[in-house]
Amino acid sequence: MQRAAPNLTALQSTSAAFQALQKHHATTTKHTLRDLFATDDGRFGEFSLEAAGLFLDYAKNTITTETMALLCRLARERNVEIQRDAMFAGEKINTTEHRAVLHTALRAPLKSTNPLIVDGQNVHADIHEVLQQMHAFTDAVRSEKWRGYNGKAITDIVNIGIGGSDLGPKMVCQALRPFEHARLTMHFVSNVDGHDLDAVLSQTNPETTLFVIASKTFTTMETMMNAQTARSWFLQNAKGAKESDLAQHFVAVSTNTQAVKAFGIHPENMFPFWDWVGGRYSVWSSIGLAVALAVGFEQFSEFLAGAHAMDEHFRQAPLEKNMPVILALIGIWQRNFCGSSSLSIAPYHQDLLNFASYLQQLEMESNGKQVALDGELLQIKTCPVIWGNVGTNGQHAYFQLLHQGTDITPVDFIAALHPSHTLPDHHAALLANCFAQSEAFMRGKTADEVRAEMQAKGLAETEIEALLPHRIFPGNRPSNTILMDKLTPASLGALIALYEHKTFVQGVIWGVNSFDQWGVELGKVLATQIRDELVGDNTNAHHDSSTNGLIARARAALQK
Ligand SMILES: O=P(O)(O)OC[C@H]1O[C@](O)(CO)[C@@H](O)[C@@H]1O
Repeated sequence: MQRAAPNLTALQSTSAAFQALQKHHATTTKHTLRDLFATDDGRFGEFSLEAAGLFLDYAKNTITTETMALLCRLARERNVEIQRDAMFAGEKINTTEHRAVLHTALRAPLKSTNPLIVDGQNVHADIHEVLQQMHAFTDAVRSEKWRGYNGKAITDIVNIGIGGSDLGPKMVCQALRPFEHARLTMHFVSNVDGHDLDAVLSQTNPETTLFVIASKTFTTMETMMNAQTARSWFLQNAKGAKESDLAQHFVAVSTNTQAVKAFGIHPENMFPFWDWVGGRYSVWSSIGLAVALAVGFEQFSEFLAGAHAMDEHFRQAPLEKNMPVILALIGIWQRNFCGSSSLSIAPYHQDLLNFASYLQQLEMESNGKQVALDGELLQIKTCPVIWGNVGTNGQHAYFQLLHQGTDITPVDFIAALHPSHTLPDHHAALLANCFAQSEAFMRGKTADEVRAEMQAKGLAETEIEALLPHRIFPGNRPSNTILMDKLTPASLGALIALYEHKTFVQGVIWGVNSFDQWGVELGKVLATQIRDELVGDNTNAHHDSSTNGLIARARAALQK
């Protein structure tokens, strides 16, 4: 029988596993990464693994066999396996919102699924029904069976959504650009800043544009405002269009049927999903409609299958050989024992341009928490700041700080062994840079090496001594490298699922609820109030003097 997951408690620095790791950390600082590589030829073999088409090299971290054993002990002490099984089984592990967490069910294969019952509903049956609806619709749009109100084929798809209803589909469409339908141009509008929508509307023809209004709640202020503006734009600019023509140009993706109806979208044109899909975990649901439109349903299914392969690995592999668990534990080591406060994501693949932004929401909205699920204030650090950009661009911007700055920032390098283009020479140059950076972070360059180099160039001794401190690289800077054969729907699915499960494992270890986001509420409430003060009659603002002053200036400007 399934064991119920225990409620998560705060990770205590007094726990036996935590203390053992702290003690161990004090001994590891004696050895640099350079020493560890110099004294052990088998390091790469020991600290690397393959799963679901991905390869992870984590040898360039300040870890030893003992470190990994102690980290796995911590994971067991924190019940990672029990919590994982509870998530897959549909237990309501999101206890602050009383919800199951079942994004993994969205990518389970069609044939092999047994019923999975949540609140009396077989979620597998629901999922498959919506997948069929998505299949039929995306085929129709791509094959020109679905056309605009005056018979023209759709040429532009505009996804209007924000957060998880934008970052996932946008990142995936960009990453799978080579698979995109030639006729369809994808656009993503998220910001309430009218410049965002304006930039898209000014390039599109209302007669051939399809809007996908994507919002789990269908109440998010930004999305609702953009959707209303797009609706008015359509009615004003599509020649001879009537209200009833909106049906050919507006579809919705949401859990909120009532609000979708109230907006004027026909229920047949609504693609539902469910409260057990968190926004930042929703690209596998109908929120992925833009992806399926862009790359076709077959490729979308491949994307789901790639994620499912990682799910199976996560469910079955022992902790010691479990890629998401290892990635999570390395992160815990860096954050809680080595003291790093951020993690830089460096995809050496231009098509993963939006991957760091996607991970920002995934990890920071999930684990940017200060209390454990039982309400206790955490005494240890949780999620680091996630940031980054594609290589090689980052090298010419912020890598200086990563090499010689005063903070040690771990880096996740991500690369594909084969490119999706056919241009000669570029790919070897790209991979060379990727591997060179992780080697440079690890090795650094000592004073003796710098001196010898400058002497060989014939520099005067005085100049050598003056330049020496500036040209030393401390090294001993950690990184992971994740390789895939090629960026495909399946490898991308596996990559995203890897980070989802990494995030989950870290949340369990810290003891936080990775599936709520109460921290975004306060600003939303204040914004609604301030908007009334900016454009309405309510001038009786009771804010601090700074906020009052800013409101007064903006109100005056808006009224001119
Ligand atoms: O899909 P919705 O309901 O519009 O929400 C968008 C985003 O807003 C958030 O709730 C945060 O404000 C995210 O978690 C979510 O992805």
